[in-house]
Amino acid sequence: MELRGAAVAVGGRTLWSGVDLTVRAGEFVAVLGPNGVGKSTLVKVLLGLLPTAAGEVRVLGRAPGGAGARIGYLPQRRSFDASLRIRGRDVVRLGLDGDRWGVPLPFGTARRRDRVAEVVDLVGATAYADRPIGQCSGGEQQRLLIAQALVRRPDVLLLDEPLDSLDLPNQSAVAALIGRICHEQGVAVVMVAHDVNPILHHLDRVVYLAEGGAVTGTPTEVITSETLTRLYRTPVEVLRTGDGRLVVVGQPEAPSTHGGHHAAR
Ligand SMILES: Nc1ncnc2c1ncn2[C@@H]1O[C@H](COP(=O)(O)OP(=O)(O)OP(=O)(O)O)[C@@H](O)[C@H]1O
Repeated sequence: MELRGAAVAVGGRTLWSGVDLTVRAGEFVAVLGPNGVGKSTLVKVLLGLLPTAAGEVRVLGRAPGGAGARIGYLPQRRSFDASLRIRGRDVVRLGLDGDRWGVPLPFGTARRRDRVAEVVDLVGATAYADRPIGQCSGGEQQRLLIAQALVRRPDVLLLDEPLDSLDLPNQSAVAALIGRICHEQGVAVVMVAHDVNPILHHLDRVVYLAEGGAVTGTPTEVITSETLTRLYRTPVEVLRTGDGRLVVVGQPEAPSTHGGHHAAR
């Protein structure tokens, strides 16, 4: 994926501009920034769902939207009703059936079943994949949804806050899973996150978005008091706790949003 001088506007308002970012095969990049700054919007641009207002964007060598099944996408948290009877395994199979992207793969029934079993195993969900998804825990549901996004062996994986609403052990387990898929299988991963800590040790680079600007680099280059103060034009302090977690203090909220997160906890 490649963005060069990219800018995006929604409802006549420029959310961010001047974004330069390259994500190669096997690289894991996080999109960070305050609520409402346009992190999900960046994923929508990569999917080809929103046009850029300036600059150039290429995904797998084409204009966004042209790469179909080679892109796996996990939208922002969906929850399943506890009474939903569809099995986890069938939710994964939906990723093969062409309801999401492009046309169905010419897979026979046995090959489809094998591929679903393989990817369910990859995410460690075999033990509960035959349970109704509504009866799976949040972490189990999230693993099954990641399996759904992976079932067509995508080259690019776009994940919108996949750790949201998971408890801490599940956050680190799912983060490690995504890191492994990225680095071992050579998938290019872009993940929107409002907390960098669970993924910090798996990341190659981060892009920090701000109103009108962005900074890209390794976490140690970007998540510093100096860089974030310059980006947000207001004093921002980055503290490192004894166990290596980063706390960002003073990061402003994006305009037109209220409440939410002041810190990358
Ligand atoms: N189609 C649209 N028309 C007008 N405004 C929009 C549209 N889509 C998104 N926005 C606005 O653009 C801003 C960025 O939205 P986006 O969802 O990308 O933010 P985000 O950084 O992912 O936020 P969060 O961390 O809260 O998920 C928000 O203020 C949102 O209300």
